[in-house]
Amino acid sequence: MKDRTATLLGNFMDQITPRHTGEGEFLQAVEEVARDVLPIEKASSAFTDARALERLCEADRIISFRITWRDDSGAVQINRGWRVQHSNLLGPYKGGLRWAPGVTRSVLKFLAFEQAFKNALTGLPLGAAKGGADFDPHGRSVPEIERFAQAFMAELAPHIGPDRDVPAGDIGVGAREVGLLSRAWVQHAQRWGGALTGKPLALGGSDIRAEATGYGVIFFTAAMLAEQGAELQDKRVALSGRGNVSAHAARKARAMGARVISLSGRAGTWYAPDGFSAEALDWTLAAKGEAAMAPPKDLGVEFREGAKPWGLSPDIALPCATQNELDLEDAKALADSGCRVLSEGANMPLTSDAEAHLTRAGVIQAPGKAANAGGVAVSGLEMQQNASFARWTPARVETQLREIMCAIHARLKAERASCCTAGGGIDYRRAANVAGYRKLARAVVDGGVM
Ligand SMILES: NC(=O)C1=CN([C@@H]2O[C@H](COP(=O)(O)OP(=O)(O)OC[C@H]3O[C@@H](n4cnc5c(N)ncnc54)[C@H](OP(=O)(O)O)[C@@H]3O)[C@@H](O)[C@H]2O)C=CC1
Ligand SMILES: O=C(O)CCC(=O)C(=O)O
Repeated sequence: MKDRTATLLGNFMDQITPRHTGEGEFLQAVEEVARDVLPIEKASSAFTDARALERLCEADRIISFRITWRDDSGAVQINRGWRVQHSNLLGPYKGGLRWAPGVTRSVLKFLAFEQAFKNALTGLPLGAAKGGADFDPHGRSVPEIERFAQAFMAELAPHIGPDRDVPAGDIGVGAREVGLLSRAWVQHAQRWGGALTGKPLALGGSDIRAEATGYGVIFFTAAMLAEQGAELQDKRVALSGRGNVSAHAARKARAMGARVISLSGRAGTWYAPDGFSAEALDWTLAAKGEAAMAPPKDLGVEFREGAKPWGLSPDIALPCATQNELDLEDAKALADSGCRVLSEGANMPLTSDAEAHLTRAGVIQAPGKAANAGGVAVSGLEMQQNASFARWTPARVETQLREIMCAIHARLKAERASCCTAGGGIDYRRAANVAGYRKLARAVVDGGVM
């Protein structure tokens, strides 16, 4: 059976790879899904006949554009931007925008592909997209960010809209940037509309959207622990990243009684051996530049330059920074130190060999498709609020977020019969791929050939 799956996968990847030459991140994401879902496709004549997986591997369209703007010195700057409109089978194209120097077509293609499965798992009517630019906002002034946002939206605006394609934020694009982009779209379209989510509250955003991805990661992790008869209380939790997802995951983990022992950034890791206090967390999240590397002694935090957090013997690991941040060496360190639960706040944070090692070592892993779906889920709730000109209370949105994360856990648990680990637990990674695929493939078949 294993040999047959390996042959199916080999043949499938031989067919797919030449169409995406040099797009390593995209092929990595496709291979991880294909490995789990090809046997399901082959067992269904409807899915096989429709060539469902192959169709799900090809974006509906990719829009690419040049962004030209002036920096504060008056010099002309040129960047490249993209919007990968992956699939609108389940609803309008939906997914974030990333501004970072490493953004390429391949990165955005992998993120849009993952988004299709994630959005399917939320149970909301959301299609999938991702976009961004190779623009580094670090060190840029507010007027520069504003000019860049307006130039970016001048190109993107004709392709988006509330029932067409609804972008949001991602790395380098927070509520402030979404606010600028949103106003630029309104000016272009000459109507209000809610064409982006993650907006500042004053511009029609939803309460709890900023917190949603991080909170959702913790709600999902708590559901995984409950499945094992355990809870978050007193667990040592290592997080990577120091941005939106990490900040709110750290705060919610603390509120639920866990000890958060690390945050990180490109410069290194902030380690709190006894757990961050509320004050230490606020300081670490707010500190900037050189000052951030020298925490005040009484905070109980040390800064480790150039280090990653995975060797700190956590009970639970939450990679919340970026793709492929956790490699084989990190995986060995985590497994050897006794960590048995990992939940992905970032999209595809594990290299393929790190994932294989952790699976062999019996570490239960929640993939980003499931664990970090809280952000896009609350974006879906923001779309509902905008469409009905309503504003829901924070308590209502948080309750719905919690229910959606528990429903995703239940959907994966329902796949347990065919998606279980060597130890008999739920194989969350496989279950997310299989459950997402079933929903998308059904839609491919029902929509006919077009
Ligand atoms: N925002 C959202 O709603 C959602 C985000 N995600 C995913 O979560 C992850 C984090 O996003 P978000 O918190 O919004 O982004 P932010 O820009 O707010 O924060 C990103 C964090 O990751 C770190 N980071 C970025 N690139 C690298 C790198 N190459 N190596 C090491 N660290 C890096 C940054 O370090 P530094 O502090 O040094 O800049 C920063 O701390 C991404 O994978 C994103 O796709 C998933 C679902 C929804
Ligand atoms: O809220 C959204 O639309 C997108 C969130 C996102 O980019 C993600 O889930 O990776």
